[in-house]
Amino acid sequence: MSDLISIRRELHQIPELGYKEFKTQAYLLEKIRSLPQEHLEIKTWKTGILVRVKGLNPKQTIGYRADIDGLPIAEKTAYPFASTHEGQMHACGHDFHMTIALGALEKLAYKPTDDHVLFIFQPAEEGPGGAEPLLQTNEFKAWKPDNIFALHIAPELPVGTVASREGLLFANTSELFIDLEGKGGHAAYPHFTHDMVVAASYFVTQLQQIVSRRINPLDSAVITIGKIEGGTVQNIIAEHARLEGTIRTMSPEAMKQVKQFIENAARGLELGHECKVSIDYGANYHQVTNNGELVDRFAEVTLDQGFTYEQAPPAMTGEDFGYMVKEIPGFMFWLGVDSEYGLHHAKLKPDEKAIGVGVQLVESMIRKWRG
Ligand SMILES: CC(=O)N[C@@H](CCC[C@H](N)C(=O)O)C(=O)O
Repeated sequence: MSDLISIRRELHQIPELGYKEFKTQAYLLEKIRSLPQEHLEIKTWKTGILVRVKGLNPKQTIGYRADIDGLPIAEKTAYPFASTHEGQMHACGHDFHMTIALGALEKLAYKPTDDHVLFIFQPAEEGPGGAEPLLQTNEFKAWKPDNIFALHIAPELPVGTVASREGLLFANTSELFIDLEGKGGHAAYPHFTHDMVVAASYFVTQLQQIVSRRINPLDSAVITIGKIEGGTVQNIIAEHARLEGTIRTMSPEAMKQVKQFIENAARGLELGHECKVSIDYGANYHQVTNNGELVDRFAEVTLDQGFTYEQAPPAMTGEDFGYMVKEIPGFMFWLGVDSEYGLHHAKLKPDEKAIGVGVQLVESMIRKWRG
């Protein structure tokens, strides 16, 4: 295996959406099976993979998780190894996450540590979520780790710098799908219709007022509408419109409040615009809460390895890894990859030098787990 840059590029070419990571799973299995098998046990779950490296004198199991899905984004990097899957891209760094996990797994396969180490290649992080259902499976429960960790690439940090923090690192998230049903008609006769393009436009701005006027300013929240759909042609008043977005909060309580305010506003919209509003919250992710002791140990390991450790601020990004650290003490850290364009951007270009840094830190952290 070992040529991690080629592996990253090959993975980059085949991004697949949640639970459709068939080529990715086959690719990863081929690489995993090319390693010395003496200490490895392999299971699959849906499009994910669990690999346990049996410890030499095990007292515990350490878990390391990498997510494997891509995003529905048309790539604009101009890489010679750009995505071959039209409209899909590894724009959140999961190609890096998988490659780093393979690199660390290779090191452990050749030289196991005392404890068991469970590598988790998890599907569907971007949606609808793979961590929560995986935790419920017998496959996972049989190898359940005592502690767990993971990384996420950070475009705004330089290569060689990592960041983390005790407590909340990533926010609570909920997807948001809103359908508006009114009454369509001729563009020249608005008074005979209930126009859902107007209602949807009004509602998008009203949602922003929930954050600025209803939520305590000391309790941060975000409501983003990323997609609006409605109408048929330019001279027909739209009978239907759909908004798609996401909610982010720093606590589960604030999430409940935001949802209640959205529902109240929806009832107002129904009255004011004579329409029917249906709300679906899709996938919800629990916040990522880092264990302080493990973060402190990771900071020491980072400095020992000659890299830079920074205190991270909490972020409004979401991660279904939050469900894992809710059950299993663990942490996540940001790995600097120095890209001009950020996460979920069609021109995201993480610096491949960060792959070596990631492998070195993940391996060192595992080997230093017992102190
Ligand atoms: C790290 C990252 O970017 N994660 C995603 C998680 C998506 C959760 C869900 N599909 C949603 O949109 O709410 C993020 O967008 O933060």
